[in-house]
Amino acid sequence: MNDMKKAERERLAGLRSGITAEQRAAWSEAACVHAVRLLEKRGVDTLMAYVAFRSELDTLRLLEWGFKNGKTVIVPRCNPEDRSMELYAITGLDALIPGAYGIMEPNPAAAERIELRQVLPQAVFVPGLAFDGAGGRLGYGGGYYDRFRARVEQAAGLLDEPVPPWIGLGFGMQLVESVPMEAHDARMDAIVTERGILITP
Ligand SMILES: Nc1nc2c(c(=O)[nH]1)N(C=O)[C@@H](CNc1ccc(C(=O)N[C@@H](CCC(=O)O)C(=O)O)cc1)CN2
Ligand SMILES: Nc1ncnc2c1ncn2[C@@H]1O[C@H](COP(=O)(O)OP(=O)(O)OP(=O)(O)O)[C@@H](O)[C@H]1O
Repeated sequence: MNDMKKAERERLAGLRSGITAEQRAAWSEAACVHAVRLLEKRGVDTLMAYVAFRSELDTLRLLEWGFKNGKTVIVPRCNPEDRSMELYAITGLDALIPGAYGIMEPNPAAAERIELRQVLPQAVFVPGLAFDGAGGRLGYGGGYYDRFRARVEQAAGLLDEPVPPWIGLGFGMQLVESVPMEAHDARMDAIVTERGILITP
């Protein structure tokens, strides 16, 4: 299984890094428009999103929509020691600094720490190398979002709130026939690409 995942990671990372900067910008903007439409339809006012690194789909337009419309925009900060993520609310991109793996992450000195048992995001945008039609996802292999999912489920139970939708965000070319999945892998409830919104079964 690990070899299968590793080979798929390399293949998809290669494919994604082949997208030109112009194409990436256009597809990212189109996908963010679909993502905003989904949030507006659901009346979301607290969202969590990643900040793109390497050749990931750029969430800039989504974050900006949140800032402009008074949404609580939550961005994770990862801790490689235990592969956990801490959450921070930010009100602008100036609160970001390079963190682990070179990912732009909230500067703890410039952002507000969010505890899940106080504020649960109403939608979680998840990065990935590949997704499939059944909500399968292939990440970089840290297990960050799978571990985080367990914490969200626990907090949702405590707060008596629904578990927020897990929304994969990626390019259409990252949609594959089938992603190798294991029992601990959290499934996406929806996948958003430049082509539109795919609600998974
Ligand atoms: N923008 C963004 N933020 C994110 C994620 C993400 O995928 N995208 N993550 C999603 O979980 C977490 C970070 N996960 C990461 C896991 C591994 C590597 C990494 O560099 N891995 C090496 C291979 C390591 C090895 O196998 O030895 C590599 O890819 O070269 C980077 C980030 C949290 N934040
Ligand atoms: N809930 C969890 N608790 C503890 N360990 C976990 C959990 N979920 C996954 N792991 C471990 O994390 C490692 C990586 O998992 P996996 O290959 O599914 O990562 P990924 O989903 O591709 O990564 P990421 O979410 O960081 O992009 C595996 O060794 C797995 O056992």
